[in-house]
Amino acid sequence: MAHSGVHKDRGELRIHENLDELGTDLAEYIAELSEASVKERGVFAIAISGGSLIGLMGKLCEAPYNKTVDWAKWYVFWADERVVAKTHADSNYKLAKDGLLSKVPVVPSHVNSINDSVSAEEAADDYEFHVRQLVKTRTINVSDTSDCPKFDLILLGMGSDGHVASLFPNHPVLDEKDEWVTFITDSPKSPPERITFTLPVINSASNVVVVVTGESKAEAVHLAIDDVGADCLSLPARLVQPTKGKLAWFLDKLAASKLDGSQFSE
Ligand SMILES: O=C1O[C@H](COP(=O)(O)O)[C@@H](O)[C@H](O)[C@H]1O
Repeated sequence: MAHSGVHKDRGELRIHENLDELGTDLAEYIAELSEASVKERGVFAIAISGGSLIGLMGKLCEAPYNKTVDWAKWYVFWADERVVAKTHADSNYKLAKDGLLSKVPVVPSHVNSINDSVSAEEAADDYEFHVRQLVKTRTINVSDTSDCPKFDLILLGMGSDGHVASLFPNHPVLDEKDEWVTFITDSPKSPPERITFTLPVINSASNVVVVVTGESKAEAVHLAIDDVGADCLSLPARLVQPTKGKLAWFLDKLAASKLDGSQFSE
């Protein structure tokens, strides 16, 4: 790893020389969280995103993780989904299935995808209802400070505009406090209709990992992590601030290139 440290209030920073090194570290990190969660709770409730993240998780499909991870204990969810058919190239489910889930022995009934045959509003309601059932049985843990689900791990990517999941800058859903899962029909990034976890759910997780690579995202990484004043306090990635859980940033050198190094300790 090129650099690792803890920012004074933005969590752990893990900066990597290249994508290969990042992928290796990310696979090891997820495998360790899975092992700890299975040991403690008997299951691992993980929510994933779409985009470049899935490719960067690829080493989980290889030795040793394809054999050593207790895949049968994984319950997989989506932090966000696009309202398209599951067979569509834009589907986050399809991306994860093709790139990850079809290559490891996850139990098909533990894959909790979002309904693709109803409206965005209905799909968000359905998904929240489904998550609530799994919180009742404690397949998903519950926060001890709110009634929110406490996922063992939520994995997020970040766009160059600072969006995470389908929470976009200046969008009213950033203020959503009551719903766990909501929908938008006006995404600035195509496709326009999307389902997303809300910030209270993301911030209730035991672990949140944000994975960001590439120079085009360096400015957003700077705004999401460094002390840059009040202007960027509403940047979605900056609003990711787990209440009690752990936040970790997996960056490559290019994405980290505009960070102010003075704010974190080794
Ligand atoms: O639209 C989305 O974008 C973000 C970021 O994607 P990336 O390809 O720039 O890494 C992704 O995390 C989110 O799940 C997806 O719906």
